[in-house]
Amino acid sequence: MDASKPTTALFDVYLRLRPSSATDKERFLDVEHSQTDEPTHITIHPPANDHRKRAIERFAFTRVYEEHAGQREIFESTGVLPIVEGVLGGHGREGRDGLVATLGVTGSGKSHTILGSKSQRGITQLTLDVLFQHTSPYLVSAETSPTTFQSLCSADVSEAQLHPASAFLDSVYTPGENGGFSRATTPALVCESTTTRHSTLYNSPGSFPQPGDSTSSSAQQQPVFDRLYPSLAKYQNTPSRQLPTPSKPNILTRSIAKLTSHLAQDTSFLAAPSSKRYMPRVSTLPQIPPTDDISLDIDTSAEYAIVVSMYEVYNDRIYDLLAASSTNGSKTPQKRRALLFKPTEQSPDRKVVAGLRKVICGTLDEALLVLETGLHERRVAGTGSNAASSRSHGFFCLDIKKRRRPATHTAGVSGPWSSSTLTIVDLAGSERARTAKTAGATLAEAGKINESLMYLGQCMQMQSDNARTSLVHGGVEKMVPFRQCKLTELLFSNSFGTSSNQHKAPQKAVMIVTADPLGDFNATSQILRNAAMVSGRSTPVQEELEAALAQLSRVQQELEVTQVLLEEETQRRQEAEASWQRAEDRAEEVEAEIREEMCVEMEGRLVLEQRRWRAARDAEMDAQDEHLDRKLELLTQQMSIFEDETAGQENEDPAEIMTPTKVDKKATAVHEARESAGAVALKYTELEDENAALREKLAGIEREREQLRSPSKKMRVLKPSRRWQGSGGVSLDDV
Ligand SMILES: Nc1ncnc2c1ncn2[C@@H]1O[C@H](COP(=O)(O)OP(=O)(O)OP(=O)(O)O)[C@@H](O)[C@H]1O
Repeated sequence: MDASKPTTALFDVYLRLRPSSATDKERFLDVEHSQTDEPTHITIHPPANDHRKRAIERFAFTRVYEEHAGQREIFESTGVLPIVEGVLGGHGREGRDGLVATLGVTGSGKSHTILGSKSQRGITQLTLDVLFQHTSPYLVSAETSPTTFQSLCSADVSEAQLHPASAFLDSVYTPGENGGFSRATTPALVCESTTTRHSTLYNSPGSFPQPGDSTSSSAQQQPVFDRLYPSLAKYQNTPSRQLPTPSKPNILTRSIAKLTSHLAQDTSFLAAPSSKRYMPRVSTLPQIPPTDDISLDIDTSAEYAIVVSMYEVYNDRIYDLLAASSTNGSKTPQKRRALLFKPTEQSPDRKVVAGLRKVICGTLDEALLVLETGLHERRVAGTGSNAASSRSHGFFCLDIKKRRRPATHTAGVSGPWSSSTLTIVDLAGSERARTAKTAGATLAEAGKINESLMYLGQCMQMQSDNARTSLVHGGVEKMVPFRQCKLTELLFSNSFGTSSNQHKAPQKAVMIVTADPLGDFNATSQILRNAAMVSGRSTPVQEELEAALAQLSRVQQELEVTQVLLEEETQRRQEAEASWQRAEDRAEEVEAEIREEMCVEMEGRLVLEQRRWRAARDAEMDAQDEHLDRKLELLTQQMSIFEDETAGQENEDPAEIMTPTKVDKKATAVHEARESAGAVALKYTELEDENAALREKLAGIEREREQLRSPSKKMRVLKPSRRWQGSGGVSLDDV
């Protein structure tokens, strides 16, 4: 298999159902239970009054957690721990990037899962706890070792500004005359600078104020962090070291704010941070569930540094949540500077959020304080769906820097730093304006949130399709359109291994989809549809769908073949029609030629017949004439004989002459001659009449022939001629 191509889904997708507060609504989601295994399938039923008549849908997930599932169960069994181990890297191996994210409709429990609540820790805090528990013996100290700090700075490829946690917290919470980088004053604090030992660290542009600056140089002041937490080991959970209770309710964190019901409706202070900032007390942060019994496999031959950074994607722009620029001492909040997600000089084949402020944390408490500080900056607002709804996609990043430890503390050289990042993402929830009852800027934010989640859904679908295509058919993968918005760019840009960064290909990510089974059916079903597909798991419904799709594709192929055959047939038919047309034309031509030839032949025969007829007529007339001539000659001879005899008698004996026998004979001969001459004359007259009739007929035939001169006319005339023949006229044959 080609390693440069992802062949399976990028995510393992888990579904977590939240206990619903709504009692008046109908439950639309059912979990399918199995006797042996954990539940993995759910079905959703459209509401009874669904006018769209949608079908019941069935979805599969890596695992489904029902309402009673606790934070620890989610943390332990969703695959977060293997991801953390992967980020740390095994013995002698570099770590690989990991991603844990939540996805769901607004108010479905994403932030609860990732960031916890007032009483319970979320995945982020639990991860930090486990991480520090296991790595603390192997952590380097950036506080005490400028060389280590410098090496960490130069190993970072993201053009980031690195700061030790104490310096960062001091700068954020130490009161400043003109504000500087301090966003809030911490009451009654006296400090002495301990940061002088890192003076060189503060000279870089955009770095925190140097000790001695007006913001932190008061002789009466002690850095807040040092005052509150005199030693890293002691500042944790010391009730006697609690800060004075601030005049405002201590609602400094977003997660705490969300569970503070009496302030739930008034969340405006979260969106526009107050100029006063109080450092949150670690002891007030939730401690449960514990993680002491969780073990992690780590490389004990290495030394580590844990670097925390946080940013949010708000209105499709990236903002640093640890950049202390909200107020800068003035009352009006400063405009925040958006950061770029791009390849850098030191990271040409991999995009990073450039210019982030990163904090090197040596302990869990430092990390928790940094987390709380960042969450304070994150945009939240009260909506109709959630009293403290995230208005941005929050990214909490843990860079695990790792290098080979020197053989002894005193001798040996440390190896170069390698770095891998665990990114924990709390996505903003999709929301419908009608349900969320948002307006103005909050509505516009919702538009951007929904848009980015729509693009995320598209990318997830495409990626899932690709995974299935390459797995099932080995087909060509489609390009996942992850450049459509910042969110998808951040989530997917580095997910696809290239030949140059193959060894650093990210681990399979964990996506926890949260849903309220009594919530908004439309929004939830859409999220489930996107997420279930990305899991790459196949449900029977999906199998049926795939079978149907395969069938469809077969039918389509057959259709294509049929279309090709049809086209060929059509072409053949057209050719045949053209050839038929040509044949018809040719037949017409041949017919015309034959008609012409026939006509010529007919004319010839007609002429011949005419000649024969004339010859016959002439012969008959000659014969008649001859016959008549002979008769006339005979008559003339008889007449002359008669006259000769009469003249002889006049000269002979009258008695002799006047014998009766002789007289009778002569009279009979004369009578016969006269009768014969009358018959010949009658016959002559009849022949004359017949001759005249024949001449008339001949004249008629000649007229007709004249009319038959043109072939086309001839044929038109020929057909009627048959009628003419039938009606008793003269036919050609007659002629
Ligand atoms: N599994 C759960 N158990 C107890 N409470 C929960 C659970 N899930 C959510 N809640 C509560 O429901 C409320 C809303 O949850 P949350 O803020 O986590 O929603 P969300 O999905 O992050 O919403 P948004 O997208 O608007 O930020 C909170 O008060 C939270 O504590």
